[in-house]
Amino acid sequence: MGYAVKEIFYTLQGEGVRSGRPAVFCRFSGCNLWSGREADRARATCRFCDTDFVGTDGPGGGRFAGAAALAAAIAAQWPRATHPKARPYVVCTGGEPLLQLDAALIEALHARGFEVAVETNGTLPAPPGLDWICVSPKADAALALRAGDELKLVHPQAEPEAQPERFVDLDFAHFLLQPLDGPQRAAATAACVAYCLAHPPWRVSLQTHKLLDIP
Ligand SMILES: C[S@@+](CC[C@H](N)C(=O)[O-])C[C@H]1O[C@@H](n2cnc3c(N)ncnc32)[C@H](O)[C@@H]1O
Ligand SMILES: Nc1nc2[nH]cc(C(=O)O)c2c(=O)[nH]1
Ligand code: SF4
Ligand SMILES: [Mg+2]
Repeated sequence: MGYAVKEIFYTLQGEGVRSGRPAVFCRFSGCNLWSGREADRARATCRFCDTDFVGTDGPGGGRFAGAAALAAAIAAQWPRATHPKARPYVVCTGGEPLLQLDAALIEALHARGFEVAVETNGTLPAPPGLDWICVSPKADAALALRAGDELKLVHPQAEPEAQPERFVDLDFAHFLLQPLDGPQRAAATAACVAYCLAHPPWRVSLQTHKLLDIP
């Protein structure tokens, strides 16, 4: 099957418990919770997205005919000479990566030595073989993925279905609140700090790539 990819870039994971780790990011085109057009934002399920995932015109983006071709493009971004302790790492994101990411691509990436992570809104089932699953629930969207490695909730969200209490009993190893970026970011950050201090399974996830001014 083919893949539509907005961009592929090498940077540091900015978010979550693995923040700071070098990773190739593969940003798939398209999302099931927003069209990506500003005109549709106000009536989308997910209305605060900070990302352009429309089309295939970003750096390293394009249409890839199959898993081998996309895995080769991802591997080409990993630095050549690294230490054996530095396992190649790819973060599949989007848009919503689980609209496209499949077992064939995960196998092709594993064959090239990659550890494979996903950043997903959790509304779609995941293919087998993923090494790290980060679920970031949105508004009242129903969750298909109720287990994984980290649950990273953008906070605060207006909907009662998107409060931290709804998720803390799910089967994740880590629970994080990430301040909602936008005009109210300072207030959102204060709300995340206060909530985590009062509810210790939760910890704060900052979008450190924005602080570092890297992609
Ligand atoms: C652009 S999304 C792509 C992956 C997937 N569709 C998802 O929502 O998890 C990547 C990450 O950015 C987070 N995010 C998006 N917009 C944000 C914002 N305005 N403030 C903070 N985090 C945001 C998402 O919650 C998600 O964890
Ligand atoms: N550096 C960096 N880290 C990230 N972690 C999750 C991201 C995403 O957009 O999925 C992201 C991103 O866009 N950049
Ligand atoms: S689900 Fe993810 S990619 Fe889709 S609009 Fe929301 S934050 Fe953006
Ligand atoms: Mg991002």
